[in-house]
Order: sequence, then structure tokens, then C-alpha cells
Amino acid sequence: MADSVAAEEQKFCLREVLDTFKSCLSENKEVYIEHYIAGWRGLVRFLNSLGSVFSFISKDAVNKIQILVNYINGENGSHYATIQSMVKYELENGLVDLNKRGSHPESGCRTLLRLHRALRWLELFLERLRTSTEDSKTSVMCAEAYNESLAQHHPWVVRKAAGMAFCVLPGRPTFFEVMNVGTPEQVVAMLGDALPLISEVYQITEELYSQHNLLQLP
Ligand SMILES: CCCCCCCCCCCCC/C=C/[C@@H](O)[C@H](COP(=O)(O)O)NC(=O)CCCCCCCCCCCCCCC
Repeated sequence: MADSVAAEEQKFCLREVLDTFKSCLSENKEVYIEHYIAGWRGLVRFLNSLGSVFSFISKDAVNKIQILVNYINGENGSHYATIQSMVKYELENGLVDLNKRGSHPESGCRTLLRLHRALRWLELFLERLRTSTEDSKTSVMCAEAYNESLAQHHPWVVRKAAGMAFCVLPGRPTFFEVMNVGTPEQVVAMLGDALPLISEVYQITEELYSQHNLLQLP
């Protein structure tokens, strides 16, 4: 009984995860950090279910999520409701290391920027998955998406480790099964629904960071 409950709890559906990105946007298009983080938590669970070779990646994501959770639960938590309010608060109070890491090495702004760059990887990867054919290789799609996005911000050693991890990604059929969304057609349809929302969250964040010159935070 306990086992089946545990199994049920662990049952993973990528549709639900991607749906959390829907709830990220407020009416006036601000991005709720709490929901943004919830989306990442779900993605990390998915990554963990693919095997322990990916744990160096999920550990870093968990670490960044935790930094943001600590801000949300901290005494200035009200300023961390949306990415917009966080940027305003941290900049106005000099809480961001702008040029080199110094007294604020783990600001909310620089931490979220790392996840934001990873969101671009996700967008590119999911778009490739959506338009892939039966014989497409997940490792190739993942590597291409990575090279076009995150890789540009990673040192050689991280790129090397990431490249090795991609090689052991399961093939497309298994990958789709683990997503637990249904038939390949249903996966493709679900991705078609989810991608515009992920793109919108990405674009809004990108513009905000660009306006404030925060895209290269150390
Ligand atoms: C499905 C395959 C998943 C491949 C994931 C691709 C991303 C590869 C990222 C490799 C990061 C390696 C770990 C180290 C990272 C940090 O150096 C680096 C910089 O941080 P720092 O400035 O504090 O040092 N960190 C980052 O860039 C943040 C990386 C966050 C990665 C989160 C990845 C979550 C992946 C979720 C997969 C879900 C797939 C769903 C598809 C159906």
C-alpha cells in the first residue's frame, strides 16, 4: 500500500510541469518567482528520473532554486514576489554585484539569470523535440540547443561534462515515455501549447534584464 502511494506520488507528468509556467505571468505581465521556481523544481524531478549521471546538473539547479527560496522566505520576502519587484529592490538597495563578484555573490538577480539562460536552452530543446521525427536523436537535439544558449556562458570543463551527459540521454521513444504525456502525437500537441508560454516568460525576463543592463551579471 505504502509502496503504491509512493509510486503514485512519484508519477511524473511533464504536462503539469510545463503548465506551471502558465501560472508565472501576472495580469500585467510580471513573472511570479514562486511559480517560476515551481516549474524548475518539476523539471529537476524529471531530470533526476533520467538517472544519476545528470545529478551534477540538477544539483546546481536545486542550489539556485534554494537561494531564491531563501530570499522569498526571508525578511524582505515581499520584494521577491516577482522578477520585476526583485530587480527593482536589489538594484535600488545596491544588492547586486554588477561587474565582478564581491559582497553580493549570490544576489537574486544573478541567480535567476542562470535559470533564465537555462530556460532558453529548454525552449530551444523543446522546440526541437516538437518538430523531431522518430529517428531524431535526443542527444543531438539537446547538444544543439545547449550550444546555441547556455554553452556560451559556461567554461570549457562544464561544456565538456554537459556534452558527456547528453550522450547518455535515452532515445526519443523512451524520453517521450518518461514525459508521461501520452502518445507521441499528444506529446507534440502538449509541446505546441506549452512553448508559447515558456517563450513569453523568457522574453519578458530577457527584456527586463536587458533594460537594466543585467544580462552579463558575474
Ligand atoms: C534532458 C537533458 C537535460 C540537460 C540539461 C541541459 C543543461 C546543461 C547545463 C549544464 C550545467 C552544469 C552544471 C553547472 C552549472 C554552473 O556552472 C552554471 C553557472 O552557475 P554559476 O555562475 O553559479 O557558476 N549554472 C547554470 O548555468 C544553471 C544550469 C541550470 C540547469 C538546469 C537544467 C534543468 C534541466 C531540466 C531538464 C528538463 C528537460 C525536459 C525536457 C522534456
